[in-house]
Amino acid sequence: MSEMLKIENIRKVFNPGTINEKVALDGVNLTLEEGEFVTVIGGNGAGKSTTLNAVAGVWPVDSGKIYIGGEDVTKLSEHRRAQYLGRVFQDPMTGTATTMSIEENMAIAARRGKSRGLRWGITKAEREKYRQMLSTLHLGLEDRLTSKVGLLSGGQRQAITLLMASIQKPKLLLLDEHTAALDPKTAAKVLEISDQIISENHLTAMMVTHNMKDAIAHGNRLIMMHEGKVILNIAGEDKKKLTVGDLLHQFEKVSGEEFASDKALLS
Ligand SMILES: Nc1ncnc2c1ncn2[C@@H]1O[C@H](COP(=O)(O)OP(=O)(O)OP(=O)(O)O)[C@@H](O)[C@H]1O
Repeated sequence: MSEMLKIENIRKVFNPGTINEKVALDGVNLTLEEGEFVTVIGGNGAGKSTTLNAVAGVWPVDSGKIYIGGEDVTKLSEHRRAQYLGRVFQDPMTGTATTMSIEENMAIAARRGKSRGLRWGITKAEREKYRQMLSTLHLGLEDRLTSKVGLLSGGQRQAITLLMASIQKPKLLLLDEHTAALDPKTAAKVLEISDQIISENHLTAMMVTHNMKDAIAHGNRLIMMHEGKVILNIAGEDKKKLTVGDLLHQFEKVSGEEFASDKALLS
């Protein structure tokens, strides 16, 4: 096994020196071996999305280092890092091009960063590949290759976005509350699809969620963040034994507060 992601003591302060100064990341450390899947939980403003943004290179960190697949990417632009990453966001509208068909969306993802653009058209072999990939979702989308993505439901769009994000086998898949906007049944289905895509492609993945049950049920590692720090990092057998009660207890112990998100408790 080799290290696929190493986050070394990163710090990020927003609006430094102003009244709005915010220490968003206060020395975050995390190492993921190839094939690991970490779920990331924590209260509002804990630094979860900021950690994912730091890895994706949305802006430079103030200090610390980030390695992807052993390469120091700390100074690489977001654009350069994109070749290593797949990302799925909360809003089903962001991941796909609404006015294009399912197969066109998939072709764009498959050709990202390559010289062969869409103007070449989609070959029969490619169409068959997409059909096969879509059939593994069990959503009936394999028969709707030429349907416009804008006609699909949020869950269907997130499922397609997941396929698109993983089609080039990224070194790292970043999921930022990608099921939070879906109804519970659809969210569960999209999570199941996420598990399937991650394990079939042996991807290394990070998933931010507000749902403690989901954080426990998915992945092999779990971290809890609080005030810009990783305050809990649990893997393997220890993670399997975790309960929501344990997590609430841990959170209250380190923070001296009650866990702020009702969603985590109610869902
Ligand atoms: N671009 C930005 N400019 C200024 N402040 C920011 C920016 N991005 C994040 N922050 C602040 O950094 C802190 C951490 O935010 P972050 O989005 O990482 O929290 P989170 O753990 O994902 O929380 P939530 O569960 O509420 O999404 C928050 O106080 C947030 O307001």
